[in-house]
Amino acid sequence: MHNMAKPQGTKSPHTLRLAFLGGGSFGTAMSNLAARNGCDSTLWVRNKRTVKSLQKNRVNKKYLPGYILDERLKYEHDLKAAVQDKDIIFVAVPSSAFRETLRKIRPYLSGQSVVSLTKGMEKDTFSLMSDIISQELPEVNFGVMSGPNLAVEIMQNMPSASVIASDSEPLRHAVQSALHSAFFRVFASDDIKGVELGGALKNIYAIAMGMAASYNVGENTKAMLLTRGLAEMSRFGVASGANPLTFLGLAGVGDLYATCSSELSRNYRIGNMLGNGMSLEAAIKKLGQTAEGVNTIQQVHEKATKLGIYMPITHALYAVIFEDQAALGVALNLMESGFRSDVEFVMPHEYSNESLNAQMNATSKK
Ligand SMILES: NC(=O)C1=CN([C@@H]2O[C@H](COP(=O)(O)OP(=O)(O)OC[C@H]3O[C@@H](n4cnc5c(N)ncnc54)[C@H](OP(=O)(O)O)[C@@H]3O)[C@@H](O)[C@H]2O)C=CC1
Ligand SMILES: O=C(CO)COP(=O)(O)O
Repeated sequence: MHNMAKPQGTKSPHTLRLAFLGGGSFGTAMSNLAARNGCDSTLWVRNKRTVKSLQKNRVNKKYLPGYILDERLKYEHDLKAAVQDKDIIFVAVPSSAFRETLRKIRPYLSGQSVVSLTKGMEKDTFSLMSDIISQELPEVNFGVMSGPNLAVEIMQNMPSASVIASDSEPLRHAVQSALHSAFFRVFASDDIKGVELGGALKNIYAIAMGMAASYNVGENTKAMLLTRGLAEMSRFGVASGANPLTFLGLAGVGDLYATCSSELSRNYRIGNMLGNGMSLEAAIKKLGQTAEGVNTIQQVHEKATKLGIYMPITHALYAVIFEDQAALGVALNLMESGFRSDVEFVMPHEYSNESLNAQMNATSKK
């Protein structure tokens, strides 16, 4: 393995050699985007029969039925063949499979860069995907990509945008060259933690919003949930070393908005099914696809409790989903909780509580 200053080779963007690991909806959509852009794009799928079916039909029948894939996209079942001699390896497997996938590709690395497309946290360790890359592939040049990117809309050529975050300017540029098109803009960032946390944390609030929708809440309530969710995200981000301003970008409020407003989001759908009375097990089974938010709620609830980070919506969701508390009672408690500042980076909430308490005491003494 080499510590690369820039992605392997000095070829023009259109001959970049890319591997996409994970045959779900996102790996498929992104590898298709790259193939359509003229890159040498290979999708690695663990199931041999799926590879045969993709080669024959050019359709991912399980995860993206009805969408014909670009004829230049290649499919591979052999991991070594998929990743060797590539410039960039994009990893789009669920967070639960991320570490094992990196371990499997490690013997075949000889200078490739790695970009995570995964939006989650590892169970029990609270590792983000960038942490796992640093631990498992310490010498590899890496980045993370995240943004409002519902896979189905990308397949439908709906104009979309995303963010590549990396410390390596050449890698950021290579990813922009590979994926940027008239339908898909790729913006750059060097706040890896912020971009990654944006993609992971918004899944919590997508579940909350799906649940709220099952109670037919109004637009005021949705707006409150979304913006107070954003406040939690940036608070947690700052405690984790991210730049809070990143949450104002595509990977923060952008992705939060997309996933909180669309039934295309699997996390939103899980929340909606739970709100309609289905058990968590039944909802996950019915979905049949990845919903990272279920694990993320547990991870963030635990971490925020341990570190004393104020995350009332996350704790409330945890209580409803994992402690069987009644959703309406929990929501009422949330509404009745104490005075807070709106944007605590503008007015720290300790100050707002203090001054409000002083005002109230003064009023009650009159
Ligand atoms: N879909 C979307 O719109 C977006 C998804 N993402 C993120 O991308 C990641 C992947 O999600 P998505 O593609 O949607 O997931 P899907 O549920 O659509 O598919 C999951 C894929 O991962 C494969 N897989 C599961 N476990 C393993 C493993 N141990 N080794 C190898 N492959 C495995 C599955 O294979 P099999 O079918 O054989 O089980 C399947 O191909 C998630 O973190 C998600 O948050 C990010 C942006 C958008
Ligand atoms: O991250 C996504 C869109 O940006 C996809 O969200 P879901 O995983 O909830 O489908």
